[in-house]
Amino acid sequence: MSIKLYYFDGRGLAEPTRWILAYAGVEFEDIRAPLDLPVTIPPEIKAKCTWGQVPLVELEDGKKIAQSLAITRYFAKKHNLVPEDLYEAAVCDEYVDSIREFMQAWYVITHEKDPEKKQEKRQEVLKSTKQRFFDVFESIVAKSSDGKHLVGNSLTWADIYLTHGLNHVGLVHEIDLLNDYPALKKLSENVLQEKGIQAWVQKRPLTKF
Ligand SMILES: N[C@@H](CCC(=O)N[C@@H](CS)C(=O)NCC(=O)O)C(=O)O
Repeated sequence: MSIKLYYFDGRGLAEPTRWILAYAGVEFEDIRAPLDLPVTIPPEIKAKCTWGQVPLVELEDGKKIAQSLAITRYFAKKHNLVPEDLYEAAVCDEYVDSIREFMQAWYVITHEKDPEKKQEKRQEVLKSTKQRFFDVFESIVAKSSDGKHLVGNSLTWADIYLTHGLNHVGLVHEIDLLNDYPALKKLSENVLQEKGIQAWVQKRPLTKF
């Protein structure tokens, strides 16, 4: 049995896992429920979900993992994208948490219907996420030993998560976040040069979220 990844037909909380599996060249079944509003998990998938939500993974031996971070970290460890050094591993976790925070800040404006309010909120979120997150990440990468990784000088899941986060916010909100950030641009280009990730990004279904 191959690995089964259950999620909705979107990038959302499953995409970093898809990138890592693609990076590692692991075949998986990318099982997507329709993303119609209100979002509803089909009963046959819901019945498998330990906590009633997706993403959910079924491994080759039938064992399950739920909770997006647990799933992504499991595959990151399995494919050597988590540093062995405990401190460096914790710093990767810290960065991934921060990436999820900035993604959440952008997600909040997705459902604003009023165009004027949306534009106002967009400017607020842009300003606050630049100050709190992008400026900080830029400085971390710029000061790194090789200028293209967040932690140490080899690829970690934090680099992959950050590239996905910038790419996702850029696509959903039609904004080029990398214009002002040369170090983040270099880091992203480095991640997107990974053969498996490059192939995944080219072949993945085009979805709204
Ligand atoms: N803490 C969970 C949150 C999962 C979550 O919010 N899943 C949403 C989709 S993004 C879901 O399953 N929604 C449908 C439902 O709750 O019935 C994780 O990180 O995996």
